[in-house]
Amino acid sequence: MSRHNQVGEAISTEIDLALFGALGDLAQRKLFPSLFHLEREGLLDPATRLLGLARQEHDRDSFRAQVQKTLKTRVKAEELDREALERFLARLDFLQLDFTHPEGYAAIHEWRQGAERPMVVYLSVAARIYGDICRHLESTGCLDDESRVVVEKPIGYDLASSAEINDAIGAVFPESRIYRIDHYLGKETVQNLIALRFANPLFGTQWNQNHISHVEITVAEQVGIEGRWGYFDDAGQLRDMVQNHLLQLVCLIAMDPPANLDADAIRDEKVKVLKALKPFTDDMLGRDVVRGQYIAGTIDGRSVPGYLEEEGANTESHTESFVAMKTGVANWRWAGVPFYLRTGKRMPEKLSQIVIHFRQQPHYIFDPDQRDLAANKLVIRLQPEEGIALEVLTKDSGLDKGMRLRRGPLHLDFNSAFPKTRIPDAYERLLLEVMKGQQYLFVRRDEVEYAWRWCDSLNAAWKDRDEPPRRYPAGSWGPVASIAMITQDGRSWYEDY
Ligand SMILES: NC(=O)C1=CN([C@@H]2O[C@H](COP(=O)(O)OP(=O)(O)OC[C@H]3O[C@@H](n4cnc5c(N)ncnc54)[C@H](OP(=O)(O)O)[C@@H]3O)[C@@H](O)[C@H]2O)C=CC1
Ligand SMILES: O=C1O[C@H](COP(=O)(O)O)[C@@H](O)[C@H](O)[C@H]1O
Repeated sequence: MSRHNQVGEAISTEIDLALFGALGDLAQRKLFPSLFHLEREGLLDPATRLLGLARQEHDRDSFRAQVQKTLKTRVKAEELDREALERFLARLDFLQLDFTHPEGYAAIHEWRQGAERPMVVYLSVAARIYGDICRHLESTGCLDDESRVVVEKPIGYDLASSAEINDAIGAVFPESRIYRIDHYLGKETVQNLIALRFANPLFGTQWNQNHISHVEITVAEQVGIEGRWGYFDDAGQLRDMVQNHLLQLVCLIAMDPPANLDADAIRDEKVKVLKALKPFTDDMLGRDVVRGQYIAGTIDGRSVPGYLEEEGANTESHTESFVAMKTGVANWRWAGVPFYLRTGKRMPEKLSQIVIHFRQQPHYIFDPDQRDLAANKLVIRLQPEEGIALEVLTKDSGLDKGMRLRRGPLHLDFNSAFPKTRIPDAYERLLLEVMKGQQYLFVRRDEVEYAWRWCDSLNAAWKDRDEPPRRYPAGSWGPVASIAMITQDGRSWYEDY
């Protein structure tokens, strides 16, 4: 079966998918439901096969039963189409394996016997064992010149550890067959950033420091640690969210137009942004960066524990669950334009949005009291309700209003504008792109490494200071210092939509 690439050319999607970590959290919560949706939408090639690998004991039937159970809880009942489910389960096979030992990999080789389609190896396991798995696959002859590997974030803990992991993967797979996931790149509205910026001349001409005063990115999560204390407490919100998702958003906002939609054309431009990010120094800490950790509070009327009371918690931990910062991209396009970023767990709502604040008119002729109102804002809502709103100023209606201004949105709500289209989960799109062998939504090694270099500068400055994070109650928008950080510049976090 063939599909199309991003410029409409036909492309085959027939693969064998070997999913390492098939019984883990990500595989069960995201990957199998996404693969099922691809099945339901007729996007899985009829010949494609799926092999689950895990160390728990299962045979093919009990694994299929486990996946069916997962789908029942993760897919809406009306979408769990019976025929699609049967087709999907029939594709599944299972192998019990300890990934870190080469014994047992011969069974993968056997599974592949005679198959002519490419094998895609998805590593849904901790990054520290990526190298072992790649080596064992190679030494047991499971790979060929078409095999691809998909790896999850975070790759490493800092630049040095990420280089080690990337070296280990790169010793087996060439960069052109490594697919590094950042699931934000698969989100519909994140993709729309590329369309919005590069298909609309209106924005193309305004997208620089002459017309934009500042940029705001908020990625607020309502969830806490969700049983992932062991992982999260080593990482913290900077490594978990900023190093990857928020920096990818910064790249898509700040990059220059790529020459075309090829993976490397896009990634070359993103790397230029990452290289131009202002590094952090000690004197910026108190002023431009705020770290926070949640204490017990209330979300949607429900009491929730503090970070240090979560399951498995270490009561001494100074790990941040919130971070806000002011940074910038030091180049001609963005000179003098602050980028304010904030992200945290246990905030009042799940909300990811980018706000582009345009500059005011050079000469203002309306009511002096309304001067602060008089600037356009472009609000790009990534989740939960995907949409784009452009705030414009019009005359307030009524005979007695004179030339008073009124602010209102030109609003594109994706769900109501395109009501018949289901907005797919990010993983559906990313899995489909891997099947097609298209890399433009995946992160190249140098992107990961420049992002780490920048985060490492901040972590080093934090380490020197050795200050505990500021507390914020669960259900609030973070420490008050994060509000002060932006108000000291005469601005505020955007709240309307
Ligand atoms: N979960 C999430 O929401 C997200 C996860 N990620 C990334 O995805 C990857 C997977 O994460 P997640 O699913 O949460 O992790 P889990 O620990 O839930 O899943 C990993 C699975 O791999 C198995 N495994 C680990 N080591 C071995 C081994 N030596 N041999 C055989 N099986 C092994 C584990 O088995 P066992 O249970 O027996 O230990 C487990 O089932 C990680 O890289 C993570 O950083 C990225 C973004 C979000
Ligand atoms: O990668 C991760 O992302 C999730 C947030 O993803 P979203 O799609 O729900 O916005 C985050 O909760 C998790 O800690 C992190 O590892």
